[in-house]
Amino acid sequence: MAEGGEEMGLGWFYRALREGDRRNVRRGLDIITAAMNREKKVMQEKLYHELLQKSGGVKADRCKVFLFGEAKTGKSTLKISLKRGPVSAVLRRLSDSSSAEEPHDPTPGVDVGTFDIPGVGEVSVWDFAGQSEYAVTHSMFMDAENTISIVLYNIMDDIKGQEQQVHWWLCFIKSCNPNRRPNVILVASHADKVSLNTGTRQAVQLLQLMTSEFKDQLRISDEVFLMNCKETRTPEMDRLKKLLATLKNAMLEHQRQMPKLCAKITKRLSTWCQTKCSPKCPVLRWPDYLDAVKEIDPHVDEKFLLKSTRFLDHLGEVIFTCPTASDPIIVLKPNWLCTDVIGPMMAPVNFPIPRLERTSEDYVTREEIQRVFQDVADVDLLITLLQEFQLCHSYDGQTFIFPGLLTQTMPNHVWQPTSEPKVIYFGKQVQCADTTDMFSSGFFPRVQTRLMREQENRPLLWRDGAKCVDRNVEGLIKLSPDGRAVNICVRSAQGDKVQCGKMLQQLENTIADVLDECSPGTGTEEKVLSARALKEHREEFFSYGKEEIIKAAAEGGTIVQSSLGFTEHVNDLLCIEVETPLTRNRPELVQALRHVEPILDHLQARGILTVEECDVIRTNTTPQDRARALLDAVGMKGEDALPVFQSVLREVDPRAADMLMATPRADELQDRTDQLSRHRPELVQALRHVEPLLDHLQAMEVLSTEECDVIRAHTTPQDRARALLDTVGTKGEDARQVFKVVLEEVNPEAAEMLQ
Ligand SMILES: Nc1nc2c(ncn2[C@@H]2O[C@H](COP(=O)(O)OP(=O)(O)OP(=O)(O)O)[C@@H](O)[C@H]2O)c(=O)[nH]1
Repeated sequence: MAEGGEEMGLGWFYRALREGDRRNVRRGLDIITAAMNREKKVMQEKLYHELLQKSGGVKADRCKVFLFGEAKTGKSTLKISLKRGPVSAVLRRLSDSSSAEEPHDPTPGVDVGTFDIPGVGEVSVWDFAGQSEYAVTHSMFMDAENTISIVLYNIMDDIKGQEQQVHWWLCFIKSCNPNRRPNVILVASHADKVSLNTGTRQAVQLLQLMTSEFKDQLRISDEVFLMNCKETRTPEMDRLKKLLATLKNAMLEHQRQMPKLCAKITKRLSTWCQTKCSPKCPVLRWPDYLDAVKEIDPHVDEKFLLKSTRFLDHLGEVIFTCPTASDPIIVLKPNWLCTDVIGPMMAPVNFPIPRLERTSEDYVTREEIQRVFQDVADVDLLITLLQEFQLCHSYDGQTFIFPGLLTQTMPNHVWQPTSEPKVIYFGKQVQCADTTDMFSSGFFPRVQTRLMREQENRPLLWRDGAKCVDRNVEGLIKLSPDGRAVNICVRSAQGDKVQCGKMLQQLENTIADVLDECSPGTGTEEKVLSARALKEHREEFFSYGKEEIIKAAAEGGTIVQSSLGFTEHVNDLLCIEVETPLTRNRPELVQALRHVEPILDHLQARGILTVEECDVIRTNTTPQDRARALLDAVGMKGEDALPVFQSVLREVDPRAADMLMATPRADELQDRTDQLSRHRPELVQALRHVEPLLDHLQAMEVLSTEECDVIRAHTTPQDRARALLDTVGTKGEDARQVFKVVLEEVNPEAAEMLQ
């Protein structure tokens, strides 16, 4: 890396960083990046050749079909009809059993099975129970890679009900599938119970409505299906099969080849269930699984096996999960977990199978788990597994809290006003951003499990809320009645703002992490709760948008609560002071921006400001007022407008551009260095691939090889990101500066969060 004697070591690079010597910083980065890239290319080539030699690939001829819909819409019936071969279809028709009413046999949990559908080929069908109780665990299996989802509704239900049901399932699918447009087919059942014209008209309308609403998120087929799900030999069923076959082929065409190893593992799964596992629990931990695979290939590469197993999970052959705190787990028979375990665990009252009974405190005892599962599972192993899947938690190993089973709502008396004169309140709200957004049903129970694991003091939990206490601060997480917002409030009777800030940040982190794990496709908007409304213990939560706060902070710091009609100060709403490039040097910028005219022209041309907005700015009489109005207008346009504003200033008023981008004063630095923790949730989301960062940081001696290995040892991308932030956070200012520069290099989007 060094080019000459004086450049040995990295002293010159750190000096350049400290002194803001951009030229040398860039030069240093270029040298380091080139070296890393060379090394990486060689490594990748080597790995690829090794894998090719070892395994080779085959085309997979299998996809998953998910069946969704309310209870009794006909999912299991459709599945049976799809599977039925031509001979049994004819026999069934001849026996006339197709017209008889068949008793409804509800599906417990998710029924998983691989079938050959005539005309479609092999598919792994996942029949998701329609009862809301089961929705809590559905999100664990709803990753729709390599999947076609069929959403059923009963054409006999009232039209509003049909719309609501289908909308809910589509939101649910979206919430579990970020950055992907899953294939969806809408099917109306019970065609035999309505006139063809009426039914078709309704089905067409519903399809149009959903297609327009979810056009950017889901790939909903434009074919209308209205069918009697009990019948196999109908034109509708033929059309549905044809569409399934087309979608399946299109998907397989784009699919990577399946490593040959996967095919070999698949063949061994049922034998392993008998020989490698406890007879009642078809589950293997990573080391045992690795040993089993080594019988197929003694030299198997662990990283490659990890990828291959993930592939098998996507095909629905196994369930593969990487818990944060332990070895990965492989469930060799998905149906065992989805039906035999989850079926009784989440069964609603009056479901015709044994179910877990709870004590009056909503606990489940070990004896009760023993009673229900003794025939289907090794109870100790099962309990470990349920805890690994974060479905329950126990403080004493005897009583278990399953947040997804909680029935009691939060009583009012647990969060009451206090007469302490110094009490302060702060709060945030995470709200669903769009009508197509919802928190997946597994989200809130998972938040509660995490609180039980992470909080030092035992939290109190209810179906719709949780309360935590830490030192002199109390925290409350409350789900809104419509389930579309989570409110987080903290308060300190002693007025301890710092501790309030810590707890608020911690709770926000938990919520962001769980969202990423269980509801990654949900678009959310973050708001700040009115502190005064919190203090007054109003029934509802009142909030302010981010832009509102920034604007108020820039304009003297007061903000009006429009619904309640009172005014409060921005600094009373936030545990930390808000600061943006627009507010940091506002007085200087107002002086510098004497001629706003050319700036307005550019901003208008680049679509940041409208003609009307420019006119409003122009109506101000003094140059300072015009400058203020301009800064406010840009501030209101959100984060994306800022870089455009910066580049416009760079062109027409470089001095003002410098001011806008000026580094903060020394006394502000302390606050700014805390950015790693302040922006932690966003950074954890953004730093999906820490590998290139680690390479650079190691090369620059910010992190040691051991530190990088410890970070790499974490199993999920989020945990690796968290470990990286924690490690960098413990280093000095130099290290943080290098981190920022490296981030700008390899992940500019994440770097912007630190601006
Ligand atoms: N007439 C008529 N009956 C149907 C049709 N589809 C389903 N059924 C009947 O409706 C009832 C419920 O069907 P299932 O297939 O068990 O419903 P499901 O959606 O799987 O229900 P869950 O497993 O509880 O979520 C059964 O009695 C079926 O025979 C249809 O298209 N026409």
